[in-house]
Amino acid sequence: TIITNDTSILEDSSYEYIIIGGGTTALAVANRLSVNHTVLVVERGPDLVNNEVINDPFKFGMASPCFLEVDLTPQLGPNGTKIIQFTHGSCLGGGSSINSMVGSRPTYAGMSAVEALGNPGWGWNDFLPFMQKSETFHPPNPAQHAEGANYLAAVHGFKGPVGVSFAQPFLAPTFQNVAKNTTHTVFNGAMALSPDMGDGFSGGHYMSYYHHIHFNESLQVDRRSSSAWSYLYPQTQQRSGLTVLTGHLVNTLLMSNGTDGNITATGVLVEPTSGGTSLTFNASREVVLSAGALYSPTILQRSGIGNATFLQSLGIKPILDLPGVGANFQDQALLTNATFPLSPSANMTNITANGVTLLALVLMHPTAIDVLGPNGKCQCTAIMNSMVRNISAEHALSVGGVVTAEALTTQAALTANAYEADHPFIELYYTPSTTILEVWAQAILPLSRGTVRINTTDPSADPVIDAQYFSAEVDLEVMVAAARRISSIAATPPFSDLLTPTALEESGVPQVGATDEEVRQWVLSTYIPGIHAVASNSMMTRELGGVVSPQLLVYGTSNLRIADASIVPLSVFPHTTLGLYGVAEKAADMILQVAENT
Ligand SMILES: Cc1cc2nc3c(=O)[nH]c(=O)nc-3n(C[C@H](O)[C@H](O)[C@H](O)COP(=O)(O)OP(=O)(O)OC[C@H]3O[C@@H](n4cnc5c(N)ncnc54)[C@H](O)[C@@H]3O)c2cc1C
Repeated sequence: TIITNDTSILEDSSYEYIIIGGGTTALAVANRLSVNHTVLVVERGPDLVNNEVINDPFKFGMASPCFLEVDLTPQLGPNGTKIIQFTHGSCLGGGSSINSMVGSRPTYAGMSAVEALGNPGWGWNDFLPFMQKSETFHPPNPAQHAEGANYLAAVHGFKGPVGVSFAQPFLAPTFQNVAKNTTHTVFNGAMALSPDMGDGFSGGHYMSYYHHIHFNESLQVDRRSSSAWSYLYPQTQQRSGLTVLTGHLVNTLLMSNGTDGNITATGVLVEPTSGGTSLTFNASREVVLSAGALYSPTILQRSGIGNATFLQSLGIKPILDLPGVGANFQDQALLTNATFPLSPSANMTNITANGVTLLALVLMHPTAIDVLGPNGKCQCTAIMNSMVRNISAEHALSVGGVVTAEALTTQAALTANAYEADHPFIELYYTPSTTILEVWAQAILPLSRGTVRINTTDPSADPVIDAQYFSAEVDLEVMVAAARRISSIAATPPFSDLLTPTALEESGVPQVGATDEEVRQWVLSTYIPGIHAVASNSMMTRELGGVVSPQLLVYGTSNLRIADASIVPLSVFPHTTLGLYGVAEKAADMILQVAENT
């Protein structure tokens, strides 16, 4: 494999495939295609192969040249609006090089909803083999198993490039038990210990979960299983047909009119990220757009693919009128500001494993009944109907980022169906640290829809991102319910026994008996982006505002595909990465099938 930021050493300007972006999904697609084909990957960021902040999983969250932030447009806040930042990864491996490595997969109910948006072949049973293909799962060792880590061999892969494991050593045994016993009490025993959170079955469970980490036998340490370390760097993954150009960004696509009436992508216009002369590279077979949910729509828009009226307002000649480009954007709001001081008498060593810890050790996936119902009982169908299913057309349009009211009402009905099939309603996770314990909460299936748009044709400019958190009222109510569960956890033994007596008051988290309005204000003042951006080029029917077909082809083109988080039409991947490797493997499989027949 050639990895370089120097175009002068490249012998070719023509490749069979060009992949835009060198991030999570991109490198997996590149790896599979380059076994028998020539492939060029163009990545805007650097190659940080030896950067220990990236490689050492225990350094996640620390600053590295891969870690970038962009201000969102003002979002709903406690007294109007507030400014919050969206983080993203820009280097080889993209988000997988800086993320928190929390492993979780979509559910059966979630993938049924994706399939019902006009995507045959994307249900759970069809999708599972691709997630398995990407993975080498490391079963828990006997000590981990004794602490509650478990797995079902039938749903895992054992030969793929991405190492997935429970952390070694399995951290904080005392804390594992505290989390499990507290969960049992707070949810009145309704939540079961899951045999495996990746088995596709829906919510109502909790478990110590796995990370995108693998244990490196020769170094005898945990390493981050980023996309780069899984699919690109290892000796076994070297490919003579693969060229990876870093430090260069794709400005626009090169296109021509195909004989079949569709647009043909013929290559890309590229420029050095630091500025300089533009170059063109040609693709004889396909162009694959994998610049992520924030940037893939911007490349389409600069190239004349998007809402024609909007493009004209920027002086861009529309090539394809696809109003869904940059619309339907979703992110899960996240509550992280629930940090509780540890009591000095708590056994720190057992809780924090000597201060070395990873984000979230026990993950809970309560269902709507678990969250909304006092004592685990509620009129959930009635609540779902009034909150989600009966969203009015007027309200749907006022929500903002959708192309038509029907696009949102259809997605709302599928969301309600999924909840009724016990899809997780929220995710809660316990995280220990040296002096505090944290409980985080995130919405999983938001109804709010935002937009990603360019406001200039300058390719180095950040996009204008409006996530529109809580523009659908139901999303705020879900987070209020989640915040109430955080308060209960902090007040319930054995979790509360580990805290200082005034921990809940000091934390600022609403008291157990707080009014709805008090909890709402706390949510609005403390929420941040969940950084699980999806759906800005949704895979769904063109009528609903879809951008790609189930084959991931951009509508109206014959060989321009998108493979990244932007195609996932609903936030059904509680954490995106493991599902995105499945998307990458499926995309590569579909592309190679076409190549075999031509
Ligand atoms: C801080 C953080 C924590 C997270 N934690 C978790 C977690 O714990 N678990 C989990 O599953 N997920 C997590 N995620 C989410 C997950 O990492 C992302 O959803 C995922 O990496 C997105 O993959 P992608 O392939 O769509 O895009 P990316 O991995 O973002 O790749 C896109 C690439 O395209 C490049 N690019 C952009 N524009 C251009 C251009 N014009 N030309 C060339 N290249 C371009 C970018 O530099 C980037 O490298 C987290 C994300 C972040 C940022």
